[in-house]
Amino acid sequence: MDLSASSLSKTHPPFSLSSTSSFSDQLTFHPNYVQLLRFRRSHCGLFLRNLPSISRQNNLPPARLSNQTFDNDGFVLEDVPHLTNFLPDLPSYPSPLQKSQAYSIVKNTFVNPEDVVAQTIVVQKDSRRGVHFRRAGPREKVYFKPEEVRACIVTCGGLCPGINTVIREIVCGLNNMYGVKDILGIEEGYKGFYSKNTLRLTPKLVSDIHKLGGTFLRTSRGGHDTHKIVDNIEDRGINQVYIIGGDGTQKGAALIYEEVEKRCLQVAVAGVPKTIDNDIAVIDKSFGFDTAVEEAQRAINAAHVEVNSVENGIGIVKLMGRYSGFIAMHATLASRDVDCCLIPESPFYLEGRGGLFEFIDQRLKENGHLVIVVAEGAGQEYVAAEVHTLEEKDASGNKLLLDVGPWLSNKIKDHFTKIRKIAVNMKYIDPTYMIRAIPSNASDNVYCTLLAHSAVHGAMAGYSGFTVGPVNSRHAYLPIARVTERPNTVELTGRMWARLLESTNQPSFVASDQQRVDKMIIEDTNTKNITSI
Ligand SMILES: Nc1ncnc2c1ncn2[C@@H]1O[C@H](COP(=O)(O)OP(=O)(O)O)[C@@H](O)[C@H]1O
Ligand SMILES: O=P(O)(O)OC[C@H]1O[C@](O)(COP(=O)(O)O)[C@@H](O)[C@@H]1O
Ligand SMILES: [Mg+2]
Repeated sequence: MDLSASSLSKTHPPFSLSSTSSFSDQLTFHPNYVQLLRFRRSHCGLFLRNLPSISRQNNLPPARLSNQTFDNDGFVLEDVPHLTNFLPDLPSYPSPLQKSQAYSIVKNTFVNPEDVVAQTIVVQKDSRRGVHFRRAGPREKVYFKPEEVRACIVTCGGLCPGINTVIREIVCGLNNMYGVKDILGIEEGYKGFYSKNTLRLTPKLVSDIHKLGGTFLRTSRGGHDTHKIVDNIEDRGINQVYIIGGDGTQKGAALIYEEVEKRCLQVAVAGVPKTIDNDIAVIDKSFGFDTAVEEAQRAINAAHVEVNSVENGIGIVKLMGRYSGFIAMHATLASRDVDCCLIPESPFYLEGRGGLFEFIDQRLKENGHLVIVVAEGAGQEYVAAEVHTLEEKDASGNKLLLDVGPWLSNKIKDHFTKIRKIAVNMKYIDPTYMIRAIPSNASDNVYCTLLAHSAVHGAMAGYSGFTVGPVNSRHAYLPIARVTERPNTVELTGRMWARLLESTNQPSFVASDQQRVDKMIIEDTNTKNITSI
C-alpha cells in the first residue's frame, strides 16, 4: 500500500475525474484500499491577485483528500492535505537533508511515506485496525526550493512555557536542516499580520530565547481576520506559515488554510498546538504542561509548609485549567501533600454529608492542617450564583472566569469561624501567572524541538493545513479539525482520576442515591428550620 501524497495523486489524478457541481464526493477504487476523494470545484483563479509569487502554478480547482479507508480490516487513515491536491503539477526536489552531515549517519534519514501512527495502541486480537495518522518527519522529496522559501512564525493566545523554544527550533530547523534563510516573525498574534511590521528571524537572534519565559514574538487574543491575514501572506510573498497557539488559534489556522486552498496558493500552513491547560485532544500532552506541573509543586510545597506551622492551617492553591483540570490533577498526584483536588470536570459541594466542609473538618481533626488545590475553572456555577456579574468574554470570545480561589477561601473561613466557631488559619496562594511565565524545563525543551522540527519537515514536504503532535509517543501530522473538535478533559471514570482519589482519599462528590436524598433533606431542613427528618 503506497500512501505517499505523490503516489496518491499519480494513482488517481484528481482532475481527470470531472465534477460539474461545486461539491461532489467520488469513490475511486484501488486494489488495496477504498479512497474517498472529495473534489471541491471552487474559485481558484477568481481570487488571483496580481502577484509574482510562486503560488500561481495553475487555475485548477482544489481537491481535498479527506480520508482513506482500508476496506477489509477497518484501517482508517485520517490524512492531512497536501499542496499537490490542488496544485498537481507542483515540482518536487530531493531533500537537502540528504546532504546534511548530521543526518547522513542516520540509518533511516527519511520517514517511509507509508508510515502511519495508530491512534489506539491497546487492542485485542480481533480488533479492527482503526484510526491512523500520517507519521511526522523528514521526507525524501520536498516541494520547496530552500532559496524560494519565505517562512513566517506567529504566536497567539495565552502564554505557556516553551513557546520560545518552538520559535527558536523552527528558525534553526529551517536554517540548519534545509538552508532556509528568509524567516519572518509576525508580532503580537494574528492581528500582527495586518497591523505590524515583521521582524527578521535568524538563528543568531533567537539563539538564547529558549531560556526566557513568554513569547519573543509577543501575543494577543482576538484579531483573527482570515481575508486580511491571507491577503497579507500573499502581499509579503510568504509561502510557509507556522502558527503556534491553542484551540482558538488552531481553528484560525484551519480558516487560513481553507482560504489559501481557495486561492490556490503554494502556502504551507503548519500548526503547533500550545496550551498550558493540556486541553488539546488527540495528542499525548501539550508542551509546557510538564513544566507547569513541576512549578506548581513549589506553590503546593509553600502552602504545605505554611499550614504545617500553624494551628488549623488551611492552604488553598489555585492552578490554571479553564475547562480541564490536568495541571491540578497531576500536580496533586506528584506532590502527595495535597488533601483535596477540585477540578472543573468534577462538580463538588460544600455542605452536608460527603461535602467539602465535612472533609475539611475531618482532616483538621486528624492532622491539624490541610492543603486544597483548586483549578481555576472549578465550581464556577457556585461562584456565579453568589457573585452577580455580567458574563464577560475576552477578545477571542473565551468566557472570563470568576475567581474561585478567594470565593472558596472566604466560604471555608466563614463556615469554620462563624458557624463551627473554630479559628482557622487560611493561606491562599495564586501562582497561576508565575507558573505560566517561566521558561520550559529540560524535557519540555526537547519536546518543543521535536514539535518544531516536525512542523518544518511537514511544511517542506508540501503538507498544509495540518497540526503536529505525539500520538502514543510517535509524532504525527494531524488534521486540524481533529484537535479542535472537542477539548481534552479529565475522564472522571478513568484510572488517573481514580489514582488521585485513592491518593488523597478525598470525597468523590459523587454521592450515592441515598446520600443525595439525605443531603437534600438536610438542606431542606436547614432552610425551612424543620427538625424532623
Ligand atoms: N473559532 C475561531 N476561529 C478563528 N480564529 C479564532 C477562533 N477562536 C479564536 N481565534 C483566534 O485565535 C487567537 C487565539 O485564540 P485564544 O482563544 O485567545 O487562544 P488559544 O489559541 O490559546 O485558545 C486569537 O487571535 C483569536 O481571534
Ligand atoms: O489572562 P489571560 O492571558 O487571558 O489567560 C488566562 C487563560 O489562559 C490559559 O492559561 C490558557 O488559555 P489558552 O490556551 O486559551 O490561551 C487559561 O488557563 C487561562 O484561563
Ligand atoms: Mg483556548
